[in-house]
Amino acid sequence: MLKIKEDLLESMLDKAIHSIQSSNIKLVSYTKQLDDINPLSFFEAAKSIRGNRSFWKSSVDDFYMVGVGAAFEIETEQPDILYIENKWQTILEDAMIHNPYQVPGTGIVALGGMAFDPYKKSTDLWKNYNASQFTIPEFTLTKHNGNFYFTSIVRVNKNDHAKQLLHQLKGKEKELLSPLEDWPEKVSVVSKEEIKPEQWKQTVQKATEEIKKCNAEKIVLAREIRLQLSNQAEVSNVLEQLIDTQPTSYIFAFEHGEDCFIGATPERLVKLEGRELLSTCLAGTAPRGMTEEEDQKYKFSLLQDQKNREEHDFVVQMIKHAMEEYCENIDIPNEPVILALTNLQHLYTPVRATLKEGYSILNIIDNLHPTPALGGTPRKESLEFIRHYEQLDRGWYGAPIGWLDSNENGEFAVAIRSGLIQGNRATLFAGCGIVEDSNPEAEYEETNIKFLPMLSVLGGL
Ligand SMILES: C=C(O[C@@H]1C=C(C(=O)O)C=C[C@H]1O)C(=O)O
Ligand SMILES: [Mg+2]
Repeated sequence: MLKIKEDLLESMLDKAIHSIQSSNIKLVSYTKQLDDINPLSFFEAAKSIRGNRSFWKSSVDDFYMVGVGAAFEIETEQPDILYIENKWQTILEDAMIHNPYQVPGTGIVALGGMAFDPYKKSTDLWKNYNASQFTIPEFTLTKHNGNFYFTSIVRVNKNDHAKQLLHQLKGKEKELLSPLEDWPEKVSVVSKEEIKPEQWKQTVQKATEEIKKCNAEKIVLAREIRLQLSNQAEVSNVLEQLIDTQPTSYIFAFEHGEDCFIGATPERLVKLEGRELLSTCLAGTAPRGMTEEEDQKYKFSLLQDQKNREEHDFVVQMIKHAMEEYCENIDIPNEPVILALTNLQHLYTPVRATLKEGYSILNIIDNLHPTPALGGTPRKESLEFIRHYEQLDRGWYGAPIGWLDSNENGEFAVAIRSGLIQGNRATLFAGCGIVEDSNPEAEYEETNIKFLPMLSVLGGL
């Protein structure tokens, strides 16, 4: 059976090499089913192809994707998600795809993200992350409903030889699927530096004053802490702990060069399977209680709290309005419920809709981002305030991250509860929605509980 598959792949490669035009990008994609394999082991085995690994675990489904290497990078310094869309469609038009399974996350896939605000001058911190950057991996492992799929993607060139390409693919596949000899150690935090916390609180106060003057309704303000670690953080180990400690969040990692943007976010932006679309309104926060009684007290207080309900409702109204342009059959409950996470709990309103024909998941992202959960409202005024007063290079923090595939499936989340790991250093990010009644000290405490998911897995508690 294996020989037949190799012959098919070799003939696809040969046909692609002989049909390639001078300028176009010719990808050949071949998906096959595998026996059970731990996605983290696959990710760790790919360490030798360091600098281009992506990891994605769904928040609710038993769904994983691991991308290794880069058959092609779609990237732009321009704040233009639709550039990505056009490039993606062009690549798919010329691609040769063998994928008898048609399972989400198989065939040709792209994983990546974008800057929260490409109009804000970026610093050296995010030098390895472009305004928009999506990687089409050389190899993808996909776990979906208990089944495992392995996809090889090759960008062929005119002077390639099919037999040689096949030999190289088989060698890398063998390396990726080989059992691991050891597992990386955990790190610990040697020092923790909060960046200008008092200035952040003053900015919160200024935002409430702007809101009271009706210059905005909500402004999300974020801040950072910088960690010195005991040694170089091993991404596989951090991911393993995030999966263990944040079971109801998306777990993600995007390596670029020596840096890795990693996190555990509860905030779905959009999931598309066929034309069925899910989104999430998430805003309004309370701690978890130390006892069941205290937890229930926090929960009911959050559901009744006017400030948090206002913070949440700005998100619901904006997403509802955004959906009306691109979707039909829109279903959004009138009241939020509680989404309980490991370290905190949120007000949560799910969104269901059907995406109208002619629109893609990137069209939705272009329309939704930034939602008032990460920017504020009105969008223009809140972004201008953030641009001017927030002392932070958000980079990819707070922006859409995720994946899309050649069958119009895809899923994106908002990259919060996250950090940028750079060797033995890490920068963590946390923010919160500022509304008229916000209290700087209370919002500061709210950001402290949002740092916990990443702090705990880096040995900082
Ligand atoms: C901005 C963040 O979280 C966002 C802000 C929230 C709030 O202020 O209540 C809640 C969830 C998120 O939409 C963050 O975690 O960094
Ligand atoms: Mg809040």
